[in-house]
Amino acid sequence: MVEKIRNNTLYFDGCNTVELAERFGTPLFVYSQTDISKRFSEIRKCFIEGYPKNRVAYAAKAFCSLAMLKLVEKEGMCVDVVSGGELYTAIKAGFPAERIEFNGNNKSVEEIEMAVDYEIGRIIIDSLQELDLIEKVCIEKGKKMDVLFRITPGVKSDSHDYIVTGKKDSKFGVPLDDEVVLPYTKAAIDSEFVNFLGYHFHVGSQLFDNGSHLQAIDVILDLVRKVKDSFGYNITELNLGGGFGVRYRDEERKSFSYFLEPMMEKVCNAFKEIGIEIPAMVIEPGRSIVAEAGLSLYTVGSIKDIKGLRKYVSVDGGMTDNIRPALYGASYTGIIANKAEEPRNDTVTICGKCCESGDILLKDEKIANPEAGDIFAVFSTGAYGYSMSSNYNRNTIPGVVFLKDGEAEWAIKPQGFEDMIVNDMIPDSLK
Ligand SMILES: Cc1ncc(COP(=O)(O)O)c(C=O)c1O
Ligand SMILES: N[C@@H](CCCC[NH3+])C(=O)O
Repeated sequence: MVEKIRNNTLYFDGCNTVELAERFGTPLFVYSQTDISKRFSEIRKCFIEGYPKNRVAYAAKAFCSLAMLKLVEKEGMCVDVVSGGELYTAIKAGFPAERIEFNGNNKSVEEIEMAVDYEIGRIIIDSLQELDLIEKVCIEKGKKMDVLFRITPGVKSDSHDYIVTGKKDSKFGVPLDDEVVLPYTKAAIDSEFVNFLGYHFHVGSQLFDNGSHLQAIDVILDLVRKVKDSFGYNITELNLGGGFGVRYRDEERKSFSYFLEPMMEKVCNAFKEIGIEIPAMVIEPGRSIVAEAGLSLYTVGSIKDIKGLRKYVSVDGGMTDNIRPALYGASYTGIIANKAEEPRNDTVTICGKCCESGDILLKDEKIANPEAGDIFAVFSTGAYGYSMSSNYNRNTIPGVVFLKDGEAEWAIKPQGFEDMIVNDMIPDSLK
């Protein structure tokens, strides 16, 4: 645990969070580098040590910035990007291009050109048109690209409907019907312009049961056998996506090994039985790397006690920096950072400052007696918080500070009003 309570104050990665709020301002995201590195070490132990061909491609969508991707790079990991913007950030962070892998269900020609120009490591093809597009770009540029196909394994996962991706009715992946996936695979195997390595799946996010991953492995292994039998072709790489659940409130987080060890065992056994070399295995964890490493700090403002109904405690951020409660009904927990040891006997609803009744961060949370000026900390906001933030109501996007063993430094400066309007134009017709 990187959070500690000392002298009635919340500390995070050795830093006094109340001092952080004073020094850097609120709202503010702070990230523990120690926690992020610890997650990578956990994965390294059960997935890389003993399997030197395996790779971890951090899913940048969970939180993407120069500092974050620099840290991922220094940890020796790969990165999974899903847009030209994430790819650009990775390159600017100094990521070696061969360690960048490109996912996404509707990559534009420009994005594919960018990937080919930079000579990134892999493109994970998501649709039937994409192979043609990549081939065209490779022909034009005289290059060859390593590719995998993302398949839709047709398995159900137990998570919010918006973040389940492996079921057949999904915008992601190539459908598994033999008459679709096999000719498509053959086209890639025969292509002079791509080097077909294997398959990818991603069953969903925030999962606590390894069942859907294991079912998807069975599906993909079936495909590996069919490809061997039909075309005499040996698959050399499988990508198992991400999806490993984290603790927001009181969920019991499962270890990486709970998910990864049985998957490795299944794959190793099957490849031995098929008679081909164990493939390189890749995972794409996002949330499980950064969620618990992130903390949001807010300043308490107006407090409205509606007698017999509810006490609303407003903070200086909200759905613009954390859309997850409004979008998925996601539940978080938090404390008053400057009253960390005081009894939590007030039940309040922490709301944001947007003109939206649904702008609620925490509902009916027990906290210490709140007063204007208190610093409220929300835990586990490191994934899909900053990365999904918006300028709704023209609120500016908060800054991000990286922490390590008591030291704190800017990782992203807060957006200012001028940054926000920098691309606004007044058309001549209005002058
Ligand atoms: C293809 C792919 N890989 C990886 C991830 C990361 O998932 P998570 O953040 O749940 O680990 C996602 C998002 O769900 C995804 O769509
Ligand atoms: N944004 C989602 C996860 C998206 C998963 C991407 N495939 C969340 O906050 O939970």
